[in-house]
Amino acid sequence: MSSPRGLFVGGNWKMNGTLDSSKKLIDHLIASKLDESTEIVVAPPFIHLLQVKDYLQASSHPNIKVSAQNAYHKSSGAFTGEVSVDQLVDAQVPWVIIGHSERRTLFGEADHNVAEKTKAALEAGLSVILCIGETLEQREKDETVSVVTRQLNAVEQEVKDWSKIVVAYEPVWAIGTGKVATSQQAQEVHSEIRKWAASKLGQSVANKLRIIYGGSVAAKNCKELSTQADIDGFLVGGASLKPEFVDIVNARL
Ligand SMILES: O=C(CO)COP(=O)(O)O
Repeated sequence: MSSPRGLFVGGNWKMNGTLDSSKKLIDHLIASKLDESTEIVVAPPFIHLLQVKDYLQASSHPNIKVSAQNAYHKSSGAFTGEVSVDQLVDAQVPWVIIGHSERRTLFGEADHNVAEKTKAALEAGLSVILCIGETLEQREKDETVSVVTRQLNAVEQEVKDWSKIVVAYEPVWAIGTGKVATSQQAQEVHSEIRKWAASKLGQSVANKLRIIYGGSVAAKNCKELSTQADIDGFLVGGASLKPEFVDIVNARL
């Protein structure tokens, strides 16, 4: 039984591409037949974000929105190299990814940073793709549920309204490794996340909360993952840079 919520598919382009290749990716996407019930969000690097947004707007493709891959929680000031949540709103970028494991591991973002960024993004009016997930070591020590619960609790302390949050469960060991979680492994954790949401935020919020999976999602594994009751879509890295992204958008067709 697949999830009753509509499919949400995000493409996290990470630090890849050129102005030209970004345009080509969008060209391919808008020329393809896409499941109209899938909500699609693409997250180009900051340097390409506005070009991609303008290009999508010119194509008047209503189902594809843009996202930033990160943002800073202060509105303005002496924060060299950062882009604020308010600047994203000003530039009409509707989504932001927060707490990606690469930000957590490579750039030292702790749970409290992720929480304050999520709070600021929502207060500014953005929608948030909130990333959580355990490392291989944590999974082997059977700590998966306690790690994701800790990550969610940190945000819940700051944020009470979760209606504009999509939770992306991305096990770190599955990111960029080709080692996808089995649909059963992913479903187990997604179901725990929904139980967490029911207990902290209430059953009706939990029923509506979109919980998407990320980590080596590809055309060949997305269909089975998308049949699971608590998997509402995907956050795609590598495959979002390839034509197969279209197959992932169409996973439920
Ligand atoms: O990190 C990811 C998406 O945010 C997943 O990356 P891959 O799909 O390349 O494993």
